[in-house]
Amino acid sequence: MWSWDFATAHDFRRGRRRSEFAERTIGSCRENRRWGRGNEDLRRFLVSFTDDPSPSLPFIFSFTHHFIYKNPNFPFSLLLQLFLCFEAPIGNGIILLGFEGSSRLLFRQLFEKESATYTYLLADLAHPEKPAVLVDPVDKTVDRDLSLIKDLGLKLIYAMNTHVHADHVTGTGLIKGKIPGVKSIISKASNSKADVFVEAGDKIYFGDLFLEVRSTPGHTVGCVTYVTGDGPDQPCPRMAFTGDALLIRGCGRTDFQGGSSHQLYKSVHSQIFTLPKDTLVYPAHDYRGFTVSTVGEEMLCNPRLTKDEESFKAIMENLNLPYPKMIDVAVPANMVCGLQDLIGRQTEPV
Ligand SMILES: N[C@@H](CCC(=O)N[C@@H](CSS)C(=O)NCC(=O)O)C(=O)O
Repeated sequence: MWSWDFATAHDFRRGRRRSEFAERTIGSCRENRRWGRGNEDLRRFLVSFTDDPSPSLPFIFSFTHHFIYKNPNFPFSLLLQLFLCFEAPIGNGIILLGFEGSSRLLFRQLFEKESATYTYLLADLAHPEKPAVLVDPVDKTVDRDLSLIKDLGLKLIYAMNTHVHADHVTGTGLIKGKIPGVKSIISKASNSKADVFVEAGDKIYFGDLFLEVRSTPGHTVGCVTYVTGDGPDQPCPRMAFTGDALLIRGCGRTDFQGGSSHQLYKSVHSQIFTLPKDTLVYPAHDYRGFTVSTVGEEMLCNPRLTKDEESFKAIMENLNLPYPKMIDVAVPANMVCGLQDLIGRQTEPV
């Protein structure tokens, strides 16, 4: 027995949130049908698709629109339910193509509370070796991170930094000492020590997934943002690891390490705000308990970066933040990627 939705194309065009339609419609479907994992992916797809149509599926969107305009009183949800019920095998087959990358990606957001730093673990689960990368590991939480990697049966291949941090020592050096073979990555522009130097446009592969490098200086000269790949087998929506360039409702300070508010403004607007609006924003820090945002959300709500450049510069000049407590220890250590050669020799392999 189906439960019908009273939403019509007319309501739909009058501005009701399209994701609401998808959520409620599929909610009613879920009550009436067995709802497997594939359909959960389908639900996620429809919610994001109806809010921000995916360019990979224009035919579904144009078909729906065409049908609605031809039949303005036909309940939209009925149309969607019909599509789901009678075309499910075909629909799933087509739609889930776009989700292959999401189901193969293992993703964990990890937190180090003293410096309020996020470390990110990403791995390609579909690859036989389950290769993994850590973005912005912290020395104090290396053992936790490596034991998680071991528990999950992953093979860590890269320990990478978004920039030379000033508030904590990177875990990269310790990791290299504990797992020989792991390579450290940082931007060439950072002028610091690492095994691999990256610059704008480079792709860092782990299995068949990759992170694209975007140059986002301004907080420091060598800041980069790592963005999950753009392609049919890559995670959807995309994910941007913004380091300290873009924080949730904030941004990195620009008063040391070659910082420049002019550069930061340009970096965020040209390299991050040009990503699809549903791109998930994962910063290197949060001081208020936020975990994730989206490009669209920050473009609307970021109290600094929604301003014009002159107002932004004025805000940045008047932050009056005390220097990070560990700056004198952290910057020299991070310039050699966390004393990788010295510390590495003193630690036990995991
Ligand atoms: N109190 C902390 C440092 C806080 C701080 O300055 N954070 C930096 C990023 S780490 S260098 C920053 O850019 N903050 C921007 C902001 O608006 O808060 C410490 O002593 O470590």
